[in-house]
Amino acid sequence: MDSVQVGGRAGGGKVGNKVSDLGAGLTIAGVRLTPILVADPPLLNTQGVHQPYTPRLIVEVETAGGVTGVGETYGDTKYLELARPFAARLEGRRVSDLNALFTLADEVAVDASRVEDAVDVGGLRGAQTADKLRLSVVSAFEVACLDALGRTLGLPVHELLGGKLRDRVEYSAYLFYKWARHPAGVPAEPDDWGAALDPAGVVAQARRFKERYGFTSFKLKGGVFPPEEEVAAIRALAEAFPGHPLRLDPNGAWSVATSLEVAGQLAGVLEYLEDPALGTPAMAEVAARTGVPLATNMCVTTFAEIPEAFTRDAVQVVLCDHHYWGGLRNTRQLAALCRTFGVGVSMHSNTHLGISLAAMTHVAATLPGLHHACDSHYPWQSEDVLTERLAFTDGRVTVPDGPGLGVELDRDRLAFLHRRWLDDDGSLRDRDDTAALRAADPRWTAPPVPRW
Ligand SMILES: O=C([O-])C(=O)C[C@H](O)[C@@H](O)C(=O)[O-]
Ligand SMILES: [Mg+2]
Repeated sequence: MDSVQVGGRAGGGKVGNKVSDLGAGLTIAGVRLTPILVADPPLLNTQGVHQPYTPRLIVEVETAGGVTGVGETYGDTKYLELARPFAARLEGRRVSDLNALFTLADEVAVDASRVEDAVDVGGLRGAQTADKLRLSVVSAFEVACLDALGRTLGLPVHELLGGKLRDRVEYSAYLFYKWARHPAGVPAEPDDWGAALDPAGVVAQARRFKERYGFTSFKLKGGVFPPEEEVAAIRALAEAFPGHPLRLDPNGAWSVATSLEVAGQLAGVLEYLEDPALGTPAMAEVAARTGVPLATNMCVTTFAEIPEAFTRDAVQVVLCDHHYWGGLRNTRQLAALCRTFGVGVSMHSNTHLGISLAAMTHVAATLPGLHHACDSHYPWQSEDVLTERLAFTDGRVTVPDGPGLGVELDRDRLAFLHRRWLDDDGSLRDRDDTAALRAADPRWTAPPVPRW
């Protein structure tokens, strides 16, 4: 496998070497970065449709003690560009030296062209900044270091974070408008979910989620069809699943007036409305005129964005995401700030594999006051890099109690998915949902904001 390797030993070391000095054994002897492409179904959002394959980066950190820890994050080129020089700085440091990860990340230059365009096309996460890019890279290394530390000490990651408060973490079904298959002529893996393009299709998809995984709360990714159609889909869900928490998330596609109109129609039906309008000022305006709680993973995505949003009461629930926020320990700090301001916490997700689901589950297990089911795309991912997939039972994932993250990397799968990345001509290595939709509609461009 010709993935990037920094230092001498990653992938080649023997697990379980005896090291008398525990501290010396924690020293990072090598880092391996493996970009991969994983199958993704044709899920629609306001910008377009998911590509048939999406990039992820798998990070392995190997200690002098011969223990390997794993982490996962976005795999687009702009993240790889930062991950490589960052990895080079890690050799010789300890996996327990977690605070220094942020100082080291600040030393890595971000190319101005990566942040000029202001909006992140793939992650639907608001404005793009150098800090957000760096933190998204740091998060995978922090998780890998915690995994290695936990494996060395024989402790699960949740114990390194102070201990779990629950044995199972609840997730919500992440419903998407969806085509049955990717556009004709585009190589892709088939999926068995079928199409969901109207209220009946959305309800059928929700039923399958419930049957397969036991989810009892549902989030619909909106911003795809005119708001009245999405309101109808939510009403159909409410009728089919009485008493089940429901959320709608158009990723900022609506004006303040449209947001208020929808909030009025769905008051008493929604658990929360997620990012109906783009940016803190617009969210604050909506929040001031509706009793429906507003959630976000777009206007509060860094610590710097908190003061304005919280003092203006623009959001009532923040969707934390350890990838955005720089790892599991920062996620706990975010949750503490939310508690201080009486703001609820939930968890955001976009396409991720089992390493990240394990990390999400460990940190979620440690958060006091987690009263909303977390988001997870995992059920949409038929491919993984683990020897054993994590399972949802009654919509919940059991918190792993094995050392570290409690999951094992499947090296053959990793090599297979990396080969796909190597064989790609570059067109899929950077997620671009707008470009993916153009394969079906050559006239498609990213819609204006607000779209409705
Ligand atoms: O706002 C959200 O929940 C997301 O951005 C989640 C994902 O990015 C989702 O919208 C997607 O992948 O299309
Ligand atoms: Mg969202």
